Amino acid sequence: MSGTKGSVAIISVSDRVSQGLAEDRSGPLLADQLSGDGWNVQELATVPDDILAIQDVVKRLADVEGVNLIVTTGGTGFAPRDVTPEAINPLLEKTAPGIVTAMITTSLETTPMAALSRSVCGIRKRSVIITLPGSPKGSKENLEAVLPVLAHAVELAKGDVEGADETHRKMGEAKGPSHKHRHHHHCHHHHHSHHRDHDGQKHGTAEVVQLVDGGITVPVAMRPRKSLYPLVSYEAALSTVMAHADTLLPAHMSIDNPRELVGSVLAEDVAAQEAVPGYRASIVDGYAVVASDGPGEYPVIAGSIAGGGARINLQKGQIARVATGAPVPAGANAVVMVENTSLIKASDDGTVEEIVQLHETAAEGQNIREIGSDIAIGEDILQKGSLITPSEIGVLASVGVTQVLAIRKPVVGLLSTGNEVVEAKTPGPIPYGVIRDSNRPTLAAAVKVAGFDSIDLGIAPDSAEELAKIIRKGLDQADVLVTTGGVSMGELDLLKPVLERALGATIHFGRVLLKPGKPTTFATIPGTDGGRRKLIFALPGNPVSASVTFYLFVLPALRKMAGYSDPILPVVRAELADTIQLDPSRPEFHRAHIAIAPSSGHQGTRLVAYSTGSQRSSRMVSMRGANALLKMPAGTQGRMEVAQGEVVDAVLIGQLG
Ligand SMILES: Nc1nc2c(c(=O)[nH]1)N[C@H]1C(S)=C(S)[C@@H](COP(=O)(O)OP(=O)(O)OC[C@H]3O[C@@H](n4cnc5c(N)ncnc54)[C@H](O)[C@@H]3O)O[C@H]1N2
Ligand code: MOO
Ligand SMILES: [Mg+2]
Repeated sequence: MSGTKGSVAIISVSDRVSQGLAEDRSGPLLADQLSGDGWNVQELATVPDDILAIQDVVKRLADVEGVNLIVTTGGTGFAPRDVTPEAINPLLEKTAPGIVTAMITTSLETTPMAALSRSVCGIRKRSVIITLPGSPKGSKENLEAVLPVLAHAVELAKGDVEGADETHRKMGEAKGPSHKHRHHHHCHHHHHSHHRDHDGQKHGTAEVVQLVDGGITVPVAMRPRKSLYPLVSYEAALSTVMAHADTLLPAHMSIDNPRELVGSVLAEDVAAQEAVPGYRASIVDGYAVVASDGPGEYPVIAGSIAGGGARINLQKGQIARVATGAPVPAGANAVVMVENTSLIKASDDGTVEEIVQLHETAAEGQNIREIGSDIAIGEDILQKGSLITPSEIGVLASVGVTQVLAIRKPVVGLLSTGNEVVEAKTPGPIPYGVIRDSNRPTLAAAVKVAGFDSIDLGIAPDSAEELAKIIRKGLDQADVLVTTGGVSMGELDLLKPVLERALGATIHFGRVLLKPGKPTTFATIPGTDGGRRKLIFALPGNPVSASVTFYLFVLPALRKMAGYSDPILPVVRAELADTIQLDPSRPEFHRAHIAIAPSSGHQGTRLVAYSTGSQRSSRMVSMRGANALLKMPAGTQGRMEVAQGEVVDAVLIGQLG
């Protein structure tokens, strides 16, 4: 064994491999990797996913053969048959979580799935035992991450079997942050350079990053220093969102419930069951006549006011008084306005018109709405896919259609997160470091203006457990969940791990190349009971970022779910009133007020965009008065600004004018 770093045994844990149904791919690869690193590969074993079988071989290798390093591959996942950690754990006399942390931290850089590792490592007798995942790629990467420290670990473990404290202390002095942590936590009799024990304050190494409730915690110093999520473009992010926003199912809605019906999209064609008008109606107040009678004096045989009454039959040479909207008597074919007549004779008591003079020659059909001339019976009055506004409700009501099938509007759950966030209405002065929740009121209002309903889920503290609980509750009630805060790189930015691990959501993107809104996160979770999948938008906490990303991503998704044929917000071209500096690295959605201005030279109007000033993501007044987001490109060396007078694309988020 001289000349090598020590002896190593590799155990492939797999039912299929041990039964000869699959080829062992990881074992031989690891053997190559280890012998390439100077290890003496003594044995390559295969065992089924069985606790006792795994324990038998490990006990033999550690207790009888005294192999320096025992490496298992497989059985560390979440599948029911994965039992390697359960087999190894009871065998370990000392655990070595630092090795596990090193492996997970490294793999997290390639895949968030690394968080699903249940790997355990430690020491039994003189043997160091590490458990690797089963896949060739995963096991290789994990081994690579710890290979540099394994020789040292083995040396320490075999050098002093009895003096456990001594070995532990030496490990504490070994290089690498994970070792420092173990040292700090467990060796209170050693002096150290951090002061948590003295002033009780949380700082230094004692802090941990809580990645999921009751699960993995990582010392703050070991948190990822690069985001695990690739930066995707705004366009790619938006199309991902739209691809996951499915149109909701239709429901019967009544015109008596405008809150539900207005803003919904019709899911059926609607035909008129009745004609409008349903009878020949007068358009003016005046006299029904026989047009061919011409000007002259005529007896007034009856009056017809709106509301009907007895049907009248008019003869040639007679006229009848009619009101606007009242039925025109049979036999009449025109109406003369009262202004074009004079009274010739009234009844003796002066109350009833008896003879009236017509001053004009009436044209046939004049001032009469024929039956069905506004809406014919059977006519298609509304098309499937059209948006219900107050006017559509008027059309439906006029023909007696009081119920329609329309697409249900998505309900949005709104949750603010952050230990520092308190209700906006909290009486002042608020404590040091505390801020008022401006995101929830803003977003609730934005949802309302867009025509949708929201559910208030309150404020969640930065605790994985609490977040998971409130998000679960929110998902029970809402179609779309919108949270703000906790999505960036802080140690209490827990949304992403909670969504992925505690809730089993799929994160489709966790960062967008965008200003504001870089850490915008979008996830989906399958619906329960055959329901539709739910959308989760974890928006950044900065108030402007939350608001802007609501318009850029959440609103188009809501509109698509509601069945809008054109869910993306409209883009107009506007001329800059001011020169705008470009961000050097990210495309920016610059808040602006677009005004309609007269166009010089030729007829018409032009749109002029006025910047709202400093665009910092915390500065909510940069949203005040803004009806548009100007799409500014990232700056380049040759172009760091867009000059006044240039024309840019602008996403409309409010009313023009
Ligand atoms: N090291 C890095 N730090 C930050 C990065 C980065 O890439 N690397 N990104 C920055 C960007 S960009 C943004 S945007 C923010 C996003 O932060 P989080 O989503 O994690 O949000 P929090 O940390 O919880 O809060 C940020 C900020 O917003 C305030 N806030 C939170 N909730 C509310 C609310 N409901 N109403 C009003 N204000 C709220 C909070 O107090 C913070 O001031 O991260 C940067 N950091
Ligand atoms: O992208 Mo953050 O949203 O700058 O503020
Ligand atoms: Mg943060």
